[in-house]
Amino acid sequence: MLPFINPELPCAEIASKLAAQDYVVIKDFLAPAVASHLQQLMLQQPWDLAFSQSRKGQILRAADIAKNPQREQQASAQAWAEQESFRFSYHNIDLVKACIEKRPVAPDLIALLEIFNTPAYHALMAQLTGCSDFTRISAQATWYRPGDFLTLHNDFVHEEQRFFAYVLSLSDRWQASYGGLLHLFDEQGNERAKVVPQFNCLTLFKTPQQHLVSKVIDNTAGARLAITGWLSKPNPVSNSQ
Ligand SMILES: O=C(O)CCC(=O)C(=O)O
Ligand SMILES: [Fe+2]
Repeated sequence: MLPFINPELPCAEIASKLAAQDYVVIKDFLAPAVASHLQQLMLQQPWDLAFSQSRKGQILRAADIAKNPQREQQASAQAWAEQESFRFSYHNIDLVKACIEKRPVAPDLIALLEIFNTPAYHALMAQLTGCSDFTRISAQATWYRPGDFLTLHNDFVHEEQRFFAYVLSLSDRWQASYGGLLHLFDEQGNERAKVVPQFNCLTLFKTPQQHLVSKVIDNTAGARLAITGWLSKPNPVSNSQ
């Protein structure tokens, strides 16, 4: 049915863990060959830099980074140095935009977005989350390189209702001391989990929920790669002025 997914996922156990703790970490999510293939593709793509400036999201496109590599370092360092509480800097490929705008991204990465939006994959996610209210699953590829980070936020946006977030890690040989950990917090602000990136692990968590990605240190062996997105439903456009 879904040949790219590990056929032996303990779905009932995953669903009950997620219901009980609002997050779950699923090991060996994809068929191993698929995970390795995606990782290799990701390592070969040109990457944009997504960063914040006065709370606003900005994108430095890969082509502009190639022309002026210093700008990348500057943008990332400035985002970190700002006074704002919500700040971020990470490398990404927005697969939704890449698909709509026909950007030259590896076709198998775009195919992933399509696969995530098949009825069979939606049914698997509904089984794991106990939620069938979502109508689409978004996807972006991310690479947190040295200096990259994402401060505390809860994934709430006005445009859509996000029921669950997912992070499919494709990081190899990652160690906790490198940073790049996903920290999840409960309603009282207590840390409920610290997820160390692990190859082919899918973290699913309920949203809104406070979380952050700690800053990646300078010398890492391996790349903090992931495919991330949300199980969501667009909100009706408001007509109010
Ligand atoms: O990559 C992660 O671990 C989480 C990313 C995240 O929270 C986000 O993109 O909103
Ligand atoms: Fe998030």
